Amino acid sequence: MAPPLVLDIDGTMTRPDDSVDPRFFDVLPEWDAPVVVATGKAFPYPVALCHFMYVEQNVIAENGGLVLSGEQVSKNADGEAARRVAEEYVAAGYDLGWGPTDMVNRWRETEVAVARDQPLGPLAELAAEHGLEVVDTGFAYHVKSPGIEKGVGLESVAQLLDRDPEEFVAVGDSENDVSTFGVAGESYAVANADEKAKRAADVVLDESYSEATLSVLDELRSRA
Ligand SMILES: O=C(O)COP(=O)(O)O
Ligand SMILES: [Mg+2]
Repeated sequence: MAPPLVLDIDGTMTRPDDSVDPRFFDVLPEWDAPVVVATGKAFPYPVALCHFMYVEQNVIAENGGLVLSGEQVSKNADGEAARRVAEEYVAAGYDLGWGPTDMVNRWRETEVAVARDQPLGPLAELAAEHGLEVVDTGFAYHVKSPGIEKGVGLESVAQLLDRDPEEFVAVGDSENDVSTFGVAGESYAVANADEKAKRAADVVLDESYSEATLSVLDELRSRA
């Protein structure tokens, strides 16, 4: 039996140009165990990804702010404080950095994301004033509650799937995957991962991006 998987999206299922590697559309529907997609992206993105891959919708979105498994959705933060941080950041003359049609935050319920070309210092200061933290995924700054993490989300998805979190094999690329690596039984950081993810992973891969993740899946399959 293949082990259940928990896969990050950006930097892990994607190629260097940010596109999802189409090979997952063949590999994951055939996977012989649950697949959980765990991302910092807003809820509709991973739900749509599962939908179009035609795999069961086991989703951790917004870094654990929203969790979906089977018919059950849990919302683990209200996003109020994060939205206040965003308002104060903008009132201080800064910008969230996504242009007039902000699709990054449009459906975001429990946190706020800011583009990485915007100043981090004042954002981190405002977040701290509201008891929040800023996580840098390499794709965006996420203003979130410290207790909300992908790893906590994995514990609840595992429970709903009647699995032990330790059974999961995790692949990720950034500091928002550190908590997942702490909960899963086996963890891999792709070569393009940041230092925090590399330190937290059981194995740091030589390959990068989706190429690395697909190699892990090949190896797991040959083990099964
Ligand atoms: O939304 C982001 O900033 C990163 O998304 P990821 O967690 O799928 O890598
Ligand atoms: Mg990532």
